Amino acid sequence: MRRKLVLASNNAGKMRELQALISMLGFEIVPQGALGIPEVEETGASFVENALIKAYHAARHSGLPAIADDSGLEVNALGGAPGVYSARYAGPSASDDENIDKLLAALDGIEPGRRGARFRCVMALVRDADDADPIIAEGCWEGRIGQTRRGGGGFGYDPVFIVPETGLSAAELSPADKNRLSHRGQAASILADRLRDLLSN
Ligand SMILES: O=c1nc[nH]c2c1ncn2[C@H]1C[C@H](O)[C@@H](COP(=O)(O)OP(=O)(O)OP(=O)(O)O)O1
Ligand SMILES: [Mg+2]
Repeated sequence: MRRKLVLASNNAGKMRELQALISMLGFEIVPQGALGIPEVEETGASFVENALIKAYHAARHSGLPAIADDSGLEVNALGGAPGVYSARYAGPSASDDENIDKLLAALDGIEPGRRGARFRCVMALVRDADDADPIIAEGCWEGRIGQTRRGGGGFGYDPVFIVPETGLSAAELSPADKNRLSHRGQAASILADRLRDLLSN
């Protein structure tokens, strides 16, 4: 029987990507919602803090190892906002659409050359609720914010995040291409390497 790993997220788009990315870890992946684990408040001031809060919360409630992802968008012209507040940019229960509307309004009139941005992702894996040595891995994806929405894939800010190498929005990439390039894909591959090292030593 494969060992279980709780996925400490309630974001369906993120979980779809993570399922594909961490399938190679060899765990049976259980979304925290399937165990009735309640959402925790993300009170941290950084991606690392919030990733750890979510992972420890899920491990405490399940008695199983847990993995969490805290991520967000940093926009140069906005001094790095919305950052850790990306999910709540347009309000406490804002939809992706409302967040994008607010972002496009905030950047109204700003020329293409000054619309640089990056997605950041921090993934944390804890073996149990008392794990004093969690595995933490980060990824960063540079791009820029487009003037309008493009594409129907992905989630969150993907329709307005333009990927430099392709000129496409992240929502126009295939799921495999996005995972190959993205902040989340980078973090997952670093985390997988760390885990392999630990298990072989
Ligand atoms: O690849 C991405 N493509 C588009 N948008 C993205 C991406 N990665 C993060 N984002 C945005 C979505 C959300 O506005 C925020 C994450 O917030 P974050 O708290 O980490 O996730 P969440 O609250 O949606 O789900 P949960 O905490 O249950 O995992 O950054
Ligand atoms: Mg969240």
